[in-house]
Amino acid sequence: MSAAKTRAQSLINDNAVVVFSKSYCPYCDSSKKLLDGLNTKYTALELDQDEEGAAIQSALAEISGQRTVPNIFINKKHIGGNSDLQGKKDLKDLLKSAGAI
Ligand SMILES: N[C@@H](CCC(=O)N[C@@H](CS)C(=O)NCC(=O)O)C(=O)O
Repeated sequence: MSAAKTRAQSLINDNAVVVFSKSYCPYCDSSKKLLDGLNTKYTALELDQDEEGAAIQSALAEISGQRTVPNIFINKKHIGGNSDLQGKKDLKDLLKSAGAI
């Protein structure tokens, strides 16, 4: 496994909620706003500000089949992007069972 893939997988495994993000991405802002509004504890990695960001983005495509950001994981499960997060009817329950709220 590449170092970037190991790092991405560790973030997913070790955090209840992970948002792989880019600092200038409006969809990422929307997702983080939604999570902030629910007082969620989450980890965000801004791929455009990380020296391994491009490699991590490629690793995420391998792990999840998704290349775009935000790329969101809750309880190690791939949720998808912003539209998927916004559309989750059971989001609060999911966050509660992950211990993130
Ligand atoms: N439908 C997606 C849209 C996400 C999207 O288009 N993100 C852009 C950044 S704002 C992206 O990933 N572009 C390709 C890239 O940055 O490599 C969602 O809801 O998350």
